[in-house]
Amino acid sequence: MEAGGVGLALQTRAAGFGTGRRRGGLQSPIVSLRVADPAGAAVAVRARGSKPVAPLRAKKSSGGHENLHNSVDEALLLKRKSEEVLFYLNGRCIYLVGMMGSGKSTVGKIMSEVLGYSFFDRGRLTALDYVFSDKLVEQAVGMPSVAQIFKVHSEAFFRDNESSVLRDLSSMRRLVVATGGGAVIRPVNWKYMKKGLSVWLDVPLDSLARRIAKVGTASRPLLDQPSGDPYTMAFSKLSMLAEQRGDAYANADVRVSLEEIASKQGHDDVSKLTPTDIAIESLHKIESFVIEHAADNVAGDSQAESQPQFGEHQHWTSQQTSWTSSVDRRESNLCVGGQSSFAVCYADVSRPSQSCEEVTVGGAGSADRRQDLDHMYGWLDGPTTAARNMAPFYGRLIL
Ligand SMILES: Nc1ncnc2c1ncn2[C@@H]1O[C@H](COP(=O)(O)OP(=O)(O)O)[C@@H](O)[C@H]1O
Ligand SMILES: O=C(O)C1=C[C@@H](OP(=O)(O)O)[C@@H](O)[C@H](O)C1
Repeated sequence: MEAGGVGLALQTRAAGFGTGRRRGGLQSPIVSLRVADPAGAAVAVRARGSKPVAPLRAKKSSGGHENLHNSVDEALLLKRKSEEVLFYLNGRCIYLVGMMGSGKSTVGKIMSEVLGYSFFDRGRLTALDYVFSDKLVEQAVGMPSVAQIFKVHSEAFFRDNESSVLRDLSSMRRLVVATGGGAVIRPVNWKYMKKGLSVWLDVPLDSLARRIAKVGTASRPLLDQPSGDPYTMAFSKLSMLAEQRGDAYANADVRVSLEEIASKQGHDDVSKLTPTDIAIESLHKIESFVIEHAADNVAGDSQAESQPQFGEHQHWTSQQTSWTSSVDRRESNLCVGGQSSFAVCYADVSRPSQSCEEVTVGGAGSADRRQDLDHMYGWLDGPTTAARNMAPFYGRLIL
């Protein structure tokens, strides 16, 4: 049974704007990315003349996972792929699933950052780059670690709360969620995760055991053993869990096999792969999946950006200067009835993600359409001049 609402204090603030289904109509997000070139010097890779932001950690390869990517080429490939995928994703969340240590958090962070996905943690009043469902369970329960939740309560209690967290997340958009390794075992969690796209990071048990032996098992109660060789103990427990979980991971929309990537790249060992390699492959697979299932998405995708139900639909970009008059022109449409929403989104040049304010005009719960309109005009005029470090990014009006 699921725990009754854990009261996640979360709210997505960055709405998705990749709404056009035609490529020509899409405004690429303004995001910049800093990487290190092979010699280790910082290089700013920028799209559309935006200012550089904090560098992604990047070191020249020495075989360790701390190398997010091996080269500028790899970072550029990641960036380019993310821009393409953003278009197809249409604001849908990405759920990473896989065994403990498969790299869900590490790869999730990269994907979230490069896609410009983020969420606003109202409890802490901060925007975070990605969502780690274990962390949200800890917050919801009010305990500092998953290990402690298992110890003081039980695994079942943890699983109930994990389901509640996934349920709450399933109504949000533009998130990359690194789930806990066991999230796949409850069918109800799939109902939640299927609102977005799920990606299984399929990593050989031997590599998982090596990674976990390296960092220790204290934070992973299912692997924590009082004695014995850490690699052997982790390997044996992970093998057991993999067997118990059977095909649960294969429910994911997309499988990213590290063995396959390594073989494509001519490596005999998955340990040569950087998290960026894995993120790029994940984005490739997501893109193929979405293209392949495009017809289903139009019909039944509850997380895709809603298309206008009636009237017209238009995007405004920062390059266009006539947007306010366009809005005025449409005021009569607003009075005809139905719900209209306007969102203005700003690329905060001090960080890679965007922030967004959304105003709904005349929707359910709206007492005064006129007041809504005034609010909307306030947003049109206000933030461009008010917020110094925010560059106008994107506007949208659906009538
Ligand atoms: N591609 C990789 N190569 C080597 N080590 C990795 C790789 N990805 C992640 N790691 C390391 O493995 C450990 C587990 O990764 P993590 O992202 O926390 O996995 P998960 O969230 O799936 O449990 C971490 O110490 C991380 O630094
Ligand atoms: O596989 C599992 O059952 C678990 C995986 C852990 O998350 P990670 O996959 O991030 O280690 C955490 O949710 C909990 O310890 C249970």
